[in-house]
Amino acid sequence: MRAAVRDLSREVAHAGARDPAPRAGRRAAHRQGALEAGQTLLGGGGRPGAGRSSRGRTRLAAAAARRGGRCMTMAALPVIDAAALVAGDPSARRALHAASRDVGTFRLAGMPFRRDAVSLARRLFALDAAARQQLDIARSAHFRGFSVMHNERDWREQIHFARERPARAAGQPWHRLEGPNLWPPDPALRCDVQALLRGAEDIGRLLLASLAQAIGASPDAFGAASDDAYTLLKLIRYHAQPDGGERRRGVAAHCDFSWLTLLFQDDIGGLQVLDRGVRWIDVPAAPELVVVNIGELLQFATWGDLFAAPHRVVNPSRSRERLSVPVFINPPLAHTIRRVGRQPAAPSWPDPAHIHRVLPLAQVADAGVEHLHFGASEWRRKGENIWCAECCAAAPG
Ligand SMILES: O=C(O)CCC(=O)C(=O)O
Ligand SMILES: [Fe+2]
Repeated sequence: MRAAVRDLSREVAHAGARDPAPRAGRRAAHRQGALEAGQTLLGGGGRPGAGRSSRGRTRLAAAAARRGGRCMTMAALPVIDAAALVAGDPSARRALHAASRDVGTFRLAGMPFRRDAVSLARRLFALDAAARQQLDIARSAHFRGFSVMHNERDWREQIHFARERPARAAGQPWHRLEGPNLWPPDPALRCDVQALLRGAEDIGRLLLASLAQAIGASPDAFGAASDDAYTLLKLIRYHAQPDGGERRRGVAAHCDFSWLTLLFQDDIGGLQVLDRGVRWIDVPAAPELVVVNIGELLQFATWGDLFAAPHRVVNPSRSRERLSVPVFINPPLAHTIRRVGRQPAAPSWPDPAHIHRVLPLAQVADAGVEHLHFGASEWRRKGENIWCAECCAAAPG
């Protein structure tokens, strides 16, 4: 394991992180109870027509209460101890697997650079207009740089970086996704962006290897050892809500097209995840914890055992912008994603509203679809702008 991950274990030890395993076990029981009891315990907010008969609800609520079940609250989002994962603790791996399967979102304790990520976003968005113009994504052949997104899905500004590589002369369309970044004039910013990418990749490797081991596969089943990953770093600024008007969403409900995503956020809040079709729950902004969302690629690779968490953002503030920094942990573009394990009898978790997904859920469950080429799929999403299987179905290819 690399230096950043070793540092991480020291951080966790200092932070005095608790052993997550018993906590996760209790949480899983609570969650199970809450889900089974449906709207009775959750106080509404589920799909219309999804409730059980009132006799059934009462019985299930009573059963949940007997097990100590109660409604899943924000505080119940699992917290995973990175130091225990570094140490190879099997109970931490089990907690990681349970969180990734039952919720699709968890928070990781002991990430050393959480504050740096948000302050880096602050420094980049403070660049003057001329410097920002230099970073305009329109100047990049490789989808890097600054863009203002005001469309049906996004209301925010963002800056994209990835690993610095030379552009390829010719080849597959997806080769265009790799190439040089657009860099701000201050070299310190460039160093800090690259350090953040490297550190996040170390954490990504740790999580991918731990998840693979937790499901009984080889540690490299999700390419955790790959040195050639297509890791994307996005720094985001959400506008404050306009005075008097209706609240505007920052990003609509979606899943990430990644193995998994590490998400650093400031103290404003506004991120919500969908607890398996039941209700939206707030993900509190906790300075010492980093949010991790399982992405569509792990969901595909595991036949839906690991759950790509639908999530969305509304900046709750009328006076302050919100800053966040997702790092999308991906395979190399040349990688073909193969299924791991056997096809399970996947439970169905119906969506309460439309969720933007790159892969249709039917494809995740389709035994006839054995693999997925990441570069080709990523090109379709980014290069051809087919960012949602449903919304963009009729879009020209
Ligand atoms: O800003 C956030 O908290 C989430 C951003 C996000 O989900 C995304 O860009 O994919
Ligand atoms: Fe996302």
